[in-house]
Amino acid sequence: MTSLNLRVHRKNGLHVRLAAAFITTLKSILKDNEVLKSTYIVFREKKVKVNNLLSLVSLKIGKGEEFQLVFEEHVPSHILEEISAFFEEKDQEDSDQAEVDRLMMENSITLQEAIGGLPNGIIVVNRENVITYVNDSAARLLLKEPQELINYRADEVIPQSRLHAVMESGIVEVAKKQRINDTTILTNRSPVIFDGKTIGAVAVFQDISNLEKVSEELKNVQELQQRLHLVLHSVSDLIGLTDQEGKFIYSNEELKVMLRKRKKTADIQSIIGGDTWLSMIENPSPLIKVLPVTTQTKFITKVNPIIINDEFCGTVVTMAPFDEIKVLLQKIDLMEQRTKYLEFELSKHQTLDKAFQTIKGNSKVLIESLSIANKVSKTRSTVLITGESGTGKELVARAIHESSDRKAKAFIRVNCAAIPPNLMESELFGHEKGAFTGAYKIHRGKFELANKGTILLDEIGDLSIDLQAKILRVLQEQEVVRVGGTDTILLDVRVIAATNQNIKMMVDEGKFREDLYYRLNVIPIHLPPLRSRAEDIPYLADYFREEFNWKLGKNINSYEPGFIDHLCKYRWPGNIRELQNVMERVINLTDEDQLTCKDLPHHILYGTNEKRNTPLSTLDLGFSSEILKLEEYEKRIFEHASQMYPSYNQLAKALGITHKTAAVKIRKYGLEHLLGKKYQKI
Ligand SMILES: Nc1ncnc2c1ncn2[C@@H]1O[C@H](COP(=O)(O)OP(=O)(O)OP(=O)(O)O)[C@@H](O)[C@H]1O
Repeated sequence: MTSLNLRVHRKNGLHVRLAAAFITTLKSILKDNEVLKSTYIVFREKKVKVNNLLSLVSLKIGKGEEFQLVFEEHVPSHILEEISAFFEEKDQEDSDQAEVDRLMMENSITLQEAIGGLPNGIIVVNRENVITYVNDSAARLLLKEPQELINYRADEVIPQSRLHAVMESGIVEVAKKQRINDTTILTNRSPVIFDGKTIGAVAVFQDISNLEKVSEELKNVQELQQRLHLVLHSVSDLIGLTDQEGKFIYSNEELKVMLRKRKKTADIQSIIGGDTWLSMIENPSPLIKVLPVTTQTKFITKVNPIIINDEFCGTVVTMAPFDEIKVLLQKIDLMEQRTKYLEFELSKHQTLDKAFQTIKGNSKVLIESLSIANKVSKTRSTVLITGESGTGKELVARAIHESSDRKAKAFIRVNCAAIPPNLMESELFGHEKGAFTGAYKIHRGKFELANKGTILLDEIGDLSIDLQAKILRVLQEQEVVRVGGTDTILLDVRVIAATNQNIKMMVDEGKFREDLYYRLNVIPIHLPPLRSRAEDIPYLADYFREEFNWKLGKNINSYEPGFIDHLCKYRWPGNIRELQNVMERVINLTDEDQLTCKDLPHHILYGTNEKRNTPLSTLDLGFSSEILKLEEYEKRIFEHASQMYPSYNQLAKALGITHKTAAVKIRKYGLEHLLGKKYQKI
């Protein structure tokens, strides 16, 4: 690198003509164009290439000021001397020449300053497509310093530069849009023609990002307006805007229709009343009122004052038909109730074991019983489950077994009312081969089968006193001897007894052994009748609706208003079993997707009195033909009656016989399968 300190002695400093002469002189002294290209002038920390006339002039080097000429390569001393000599020359111009130079300089500087300060970017290239001039705006847009652009080829430093193409074609390009460094610019390009020849090209560009933003915002506002318009026209609410006098200056279609109906002045005062309007102006605060806006309809009317710069400018009015809101509120109310219910159900399931989730209902009484059952399932204590027929005693017994550590072993249910007394002992305890006539092989009793598991002694109140004593012994000894055998079989059985009878009363009446009662009643669990927990009815109905939808391939998803009310008012003597049967029947009967009241049995629709007065469906005893044996008539009566009642208890009550006799007769005639079959039709 070589450098040379120089000083200008001319009156107008390094003016245009001197700069041009200097470049020409340098070219002839250096002879090598490449050396010229890498030669700079450094003045007041600015560095420009020496072969760019405009750049040199723009340095504004004044008379007597020193600058540095820097060569990137080594330059011999005789050349340096020649260059120094160029500037040694004193001012020999005449005063006219000096004035011309001054004017040229002034002109050139003015032009440069004017172009340099323009907000539009300007780039000039010579015929080699090398940038000879770039103003500050152009450099800013290209995110570069001017010296990073000047003397470089435009197509190398400017993305998408088309100045070379413009020079080639000679065609002016106007308002071409392009994106440079995240700004949108519009560019005009034109060739510079001198003496009929293209000597360069100029590009003028303008940043239109702000303009674009504004037009984008305008578009958004227009879209928003359209959407708002759509919303206001598609809502069923009545929406309007009033001025400060209360006159509607905007109303959506719905409001227009209503205002036409009123046939009064279209202002808000006439709707909310003059006094209310005045007090709103005086003390602007929102107003909500249910108002008889037309003769037929009341509307929930909301009037919100519009305050701009502390000044009351008008109101926003919305109105919604009161009846519709009322229906909605009722629905919300129902939903709230349902949510509460589901929350409760959830909390129940969070506290109860999974096995108890098959037992539906969330009434406090039921949950209390289930909580006891859940706790007791973890022990081996004997449980006595009491409750009317159909309240879920067997279901609970199974849940106790399922949530106990015996769940992998057998759960054996014995219906003490259904097994003939003479077979009961061998059924429970088993028998050895040859123990009695017909005992051809060893038979394992229910206790043995339930070993390590659970035995449910259902309808325990139907056990004979004799068997009660034997069961007591098994419970106490924890062992069993088969009928006709001598060996004792050790047992590990969890005993659950269930009954719909009042065992305590039976004890008092001497029909049930007191010691067995106390042995069984270690943990009593009472299942409340459905009528005492009517809040469970809607949920159980829903549960069975879904169950039978699935089983019967239906898709019933709602109830006619009043349907659930009828269910809730009914007394449900057959409890959940009866509700289950009723739901099965109505789901079977309906072909629609809604359960209707007309499908409900007569006695549920019209109450229990109706039920009593309704004759049982016709019973043909066949008196018109030959007379039959008394037993045949009895069988027909039981055949008929057993279908009408879901439990022995109710059947017995209806026929005026004991529970036991009813059970015996049903067994005798083999009618167990008919029990409660047409129960709903009573
Ligand atoms: N809480 C409940 N949730 C769902 N289903 C239930 C509920 N309670 C009872 N059920 C159903 O009702 C029917 C009768 O129940 P279960 O046999 O357990 O009653 P029970 O009290 O043992 O009757 P019974 O004394 O006549 O033998 C069954 O189909 C059972 O699944």
